[in-house]
Amino acid sequence: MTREVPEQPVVRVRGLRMSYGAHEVLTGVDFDVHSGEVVCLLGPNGAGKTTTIEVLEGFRLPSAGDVEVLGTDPARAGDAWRARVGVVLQSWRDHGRWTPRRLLTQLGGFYRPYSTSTHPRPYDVDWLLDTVGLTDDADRRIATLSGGRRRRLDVAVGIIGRPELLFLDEPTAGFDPQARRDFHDLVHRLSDLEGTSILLTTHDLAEAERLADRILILAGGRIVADGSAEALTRRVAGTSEVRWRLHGERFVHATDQPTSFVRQLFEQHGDEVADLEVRRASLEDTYIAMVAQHEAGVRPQLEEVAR
Ligand SMILES: Nc1ncnc2c1ncn2[C@@H]1O[C@H](COP(=O)(O)OP(=O)(O)OP(=O)(O)O)[C@@H](O)[C@H]1O
Repeated sequence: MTREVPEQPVVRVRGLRMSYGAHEVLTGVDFDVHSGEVVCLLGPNGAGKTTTIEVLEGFRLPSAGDVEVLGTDPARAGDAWRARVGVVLQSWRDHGRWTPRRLLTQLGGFYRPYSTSTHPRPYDVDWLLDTVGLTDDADRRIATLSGGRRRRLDVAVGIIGRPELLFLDEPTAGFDPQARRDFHDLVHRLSDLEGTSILLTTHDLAEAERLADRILILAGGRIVADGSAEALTRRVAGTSEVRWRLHGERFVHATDQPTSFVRQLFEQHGDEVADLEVRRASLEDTYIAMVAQHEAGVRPQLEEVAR
């Protein structure tokens, strides 16, 4: 029997610490991102999400700890490594007189030397403009684009080189609902069809729930939860709420086993059960509970909330 060799994670972080002067922001961060995963990093304002991402991008030197991204220490990585990593920064402010088509064509040229037969780079500019929904604005000056359209361009700039690993820091801030939905489709497309590994930060918990294979919650300088949205929700908020109506009267019952409870309910009352509703605790309930637990000084057991 052959034993599967576990694949190297695309991101490996151990004991990451970061201080700005006397202010200790990260006090020992540990996590992995595996190939093809979409991982969401959540945490309150000032928790250190951007700091963590900037360390992984090689833009910031950590105070201590071991960090490997695509098998390399980002602080020592060269252009060949950078060509494999996509970064969506806060907002593209330069080149206001250029058009999206010209900018993407120019930036794409940087990646061409790193193209291989198995991984051609960059993406075709017309395909990318269409994919991020900028075809109609392709030849307008960037300075005249609306904020949301500019953000779409930021995303295009981040992925033009067909990255194996993509970092997105609050990518949908300022998006209208349609742009947000289009962006979610794009993330699924990159992950499912292109195999791109993605690490993103967001304050939108519905977005995290929708996109993430795995969620990390950063609070008090550490990762306090690591698991799928479902696993985190089950562990922290525990119960589901079952509501139904019987002979005109309303009932509510909290249970850890909604499926067997509902089965019993039907065994007992059959079709007389009306308006049945099962509500699981949401990721938002979980997130707020976990951050509150942390702030109250209760450290959750990480191994218990893992997938
Ligand atoms: N260059 C810097 N010099 C000093 N302090 C900094 C610097 N950059 C960030 N900080 C501080 O580090 C802490 C973490 O900041 P960071 O931007 O990483 O948090 P965040 O989790 O991304 O926050 P938000 O959700 O508000 O974007 C904050 O208290 C911030 O003020």
